[in-house]
Amino acid sequence: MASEITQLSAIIQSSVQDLLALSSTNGWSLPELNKPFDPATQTFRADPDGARASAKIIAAAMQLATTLMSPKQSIVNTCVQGPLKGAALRVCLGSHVPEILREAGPEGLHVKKITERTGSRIDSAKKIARLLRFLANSHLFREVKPDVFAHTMNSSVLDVRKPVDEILANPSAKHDGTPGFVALWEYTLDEAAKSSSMLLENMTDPRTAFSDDPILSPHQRVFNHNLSTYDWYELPENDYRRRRFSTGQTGFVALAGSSILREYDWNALPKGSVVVDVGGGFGASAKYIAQHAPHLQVIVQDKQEVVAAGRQAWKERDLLESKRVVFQGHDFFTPQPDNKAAVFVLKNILHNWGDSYNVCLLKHLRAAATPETRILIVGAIIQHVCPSDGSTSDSGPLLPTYGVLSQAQFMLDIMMLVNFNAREYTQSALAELLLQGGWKICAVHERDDIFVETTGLELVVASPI
Ligand SMILES: C[S@@+](CC[C@H](N)C(=O)[O-])C[C@H]1O[C@@H](n2cnc3c(N)ncnc32)[C@H](O)[C@@H]1O
Repeated sequence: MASEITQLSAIIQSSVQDLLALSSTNGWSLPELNKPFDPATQTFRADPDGARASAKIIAAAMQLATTLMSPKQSIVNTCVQGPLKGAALRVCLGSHVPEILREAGPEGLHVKKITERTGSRIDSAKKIARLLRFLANSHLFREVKPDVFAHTMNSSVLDVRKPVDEILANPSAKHDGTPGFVALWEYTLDEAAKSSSMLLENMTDPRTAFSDDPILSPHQRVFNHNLSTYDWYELPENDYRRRRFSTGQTGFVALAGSSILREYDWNALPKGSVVVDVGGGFGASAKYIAQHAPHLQVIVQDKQEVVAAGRQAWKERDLLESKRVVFQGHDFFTPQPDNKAAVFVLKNILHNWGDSYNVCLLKHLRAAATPETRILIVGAIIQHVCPSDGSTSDSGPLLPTYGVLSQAQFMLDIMMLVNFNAREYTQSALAELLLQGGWKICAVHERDDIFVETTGLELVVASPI
């Protein structure tokens, strides 16, 4: 039996050859770390074979490096340095270094000039140099000459792509109208990082340890308030954070997409059947369903203020006029209106609430259901980091989750814990929750390909018990 190091190195070698052969056949150009991000170098990710080969290289190379590092190096690299590195990046984002370096071009900029351009928010070029050097050692920015920094492929993606002067003139609007990824990362480095620093205290204080009350999460402890996180955003002093969170959510919804809804057989529903998108936000799923199944009526339920804004922003006015799409104000912790729903959609809802809240919501849906009603739960399903049936893995020496490739789901789960006292569910935990609410799982549609880079949503269908 070959050693683990030999097996990992064989996976890397054969997958590199596969990737190079595919790129030469298909004419792909591959990424270069020291150049700004170029979407043309990412074509291989959209091809299932290219994505699979690169995923195997990444998982095996990370595992090989982890095997060969000393345990101390590995612990520092994977975890211990995280808060400090996150803090370094947060300063760079908060002082617009990615945008300043884009305007400076490939030659880069001396830290003194970077500091001048930050609008004097950062008082010391020497401090900025130390932060950038820390990040450059992980290929996030590069030091082209002593104290002169430029972008790498990865750091260039941190740029919101607005002129620096525009950002400095109206910093609160920095993320407005952007795709939302930078907003999401900055939110994580700020609110989630600060909240996570108090997780141990929250989990050991008897006042909070056994509660799933959303106003007893680490977020309230750290930011010293007793409001739900959503209500806290409405305070005038949180204007920037509210706008950033809202843009970040748009980015998350775009990343997670509605396409998994195609797995459900909408055409099997009789004409005129009603689909209720519970907590449907601005109607992204409703739009998908209305366009793919014109014989159905879709009701988007959310809080009054959200549906009012969603109705106003909705572009396909004919769908509203014909009532094929209806916005309905409704609090999902109260009894359901009599909509005679054939299907309830719960997309990215259960992960915002603790179990007792979700059971309450599910019971209200159960009370309004007929025996034929189904719930579609769309969200991340957390994998166990071992083969699902407890047998040996068919991924060889690699983790069945492919390690770093599936990291986002675990991060999201802990983010829900620290910010909302909530969770992402494993399939068995979800089955248990549904049972308490009067439902059982009748089908699970996993996302097509774990190698394709998305946050990864699954579709679970539940029927009444
Ligand atoms: C994470 S978003 C998901 C939105 C949408 N389902 C999607 O996937 O794009 C959660 C939604 O739940 C809504 N929400 C929160 N509390 C609610 C309540 N008590 N009743 C109805 N909707 C609520 C929020 O306004 C928000 O639109």
